[in-house]
Amino acid sequence: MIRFENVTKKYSGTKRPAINEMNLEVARGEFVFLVGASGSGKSTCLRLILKEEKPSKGSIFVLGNDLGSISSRKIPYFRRNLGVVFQDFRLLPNKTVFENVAFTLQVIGKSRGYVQEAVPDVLKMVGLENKADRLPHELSGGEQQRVAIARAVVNKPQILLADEPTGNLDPATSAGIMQILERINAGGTTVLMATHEAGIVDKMQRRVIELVDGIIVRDELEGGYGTTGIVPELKPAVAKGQSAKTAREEVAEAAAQADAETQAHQVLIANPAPRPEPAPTSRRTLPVPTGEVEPLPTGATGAISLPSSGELGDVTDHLSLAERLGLRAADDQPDTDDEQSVGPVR
Ligand SMILES: Nc1ncnc2c1ncn2[C@@H]1O[C@H](COP(=O)(O)OP(=O)(O)OP(=O)(O)O)[C@@H](O)[C@H]1O
Repeated sequence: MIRFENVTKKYSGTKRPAINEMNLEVARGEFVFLVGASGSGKSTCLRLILKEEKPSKGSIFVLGNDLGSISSRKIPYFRRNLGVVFQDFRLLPNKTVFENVAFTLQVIGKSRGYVQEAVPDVLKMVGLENKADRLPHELSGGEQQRVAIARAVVNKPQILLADEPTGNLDPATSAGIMQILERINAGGTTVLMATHEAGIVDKMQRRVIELVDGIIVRDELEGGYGTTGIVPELKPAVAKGQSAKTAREEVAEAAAQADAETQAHQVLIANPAPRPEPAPTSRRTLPVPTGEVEPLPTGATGAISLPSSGELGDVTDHLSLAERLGLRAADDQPDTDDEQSVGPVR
């Protein structure tokens, strides 16, 4: 469903790559946490999947499409199969909850009848059926994020990308958001979530991919937040306690060997016995199911896809809102007007 083949991404003007020779495969229906220190490349990874960034080297395949050969005009159609949720919600401030969610469907030309049916359904799924008429500023942070999730999944995307979706929320609210994401995943949507929240990752025990400087240092099918990036394991694929024990034994063995050699040659050793070379940091490549990737259906529709942080109101100022949301190519004819009322029947 998602495949990275030797992908390197180096931003211009930077010394080291943000993503370095990455190989990755995510199968349909997986729930994957991307973890790692700030700057380790998590967001870059998500932006590459969205084709918001191009790799400097290597190939990326998403839903059967080689992203290197998708034309600019097709990108909005490609993105309709991907839902995106961000830490800062990115709701339209002057639109109600209903209208924020309906907007996704509206710009891809869904009928009013479809909108009237689909939006209440998804608002119910995120527990906001009673707040359809509220404006974003009348909601709590957790509620705003639920609207953002509803907007991202209202069109049933095959993949949901979430970039620190609980980063601005308290633990109890975050737990509610995670329940919603789990439910969405249980419905068949593949979820990739970048996060710093150790508690959430530890609790959910899903696949965890840990990045250090753009390199995958750990890929566990049912993992916790972990610390391999901070404290390298001495032996790969060995339990930590066992690694430490093995290392101690190796040190003792090396010391004994050095002593023996010293005695044999009757040479005074000025320095202590050398420590064994530490093994490289654990890196495990998983036998990921090779589920068939499905080509993008013609005229496929899907959830909203927003530009990366800072882009709104920046270089894309000249584009309409729908274009900025990645829902329509710049030269497409509009399906509907941005401001058309799509609110609930009152
Ligand atoms: N647009 C950009 N131009 C130049 N360098 C960038 C750009 N975006 C990211 N980087 C650099 O790429 C590296 C990876 O950044 P990225 O945002 O992917 O990390 P991250 O793991 O998501 O970090 P965080 O947890 O803080 O969000 C960092 O060194 C960052 O400074």
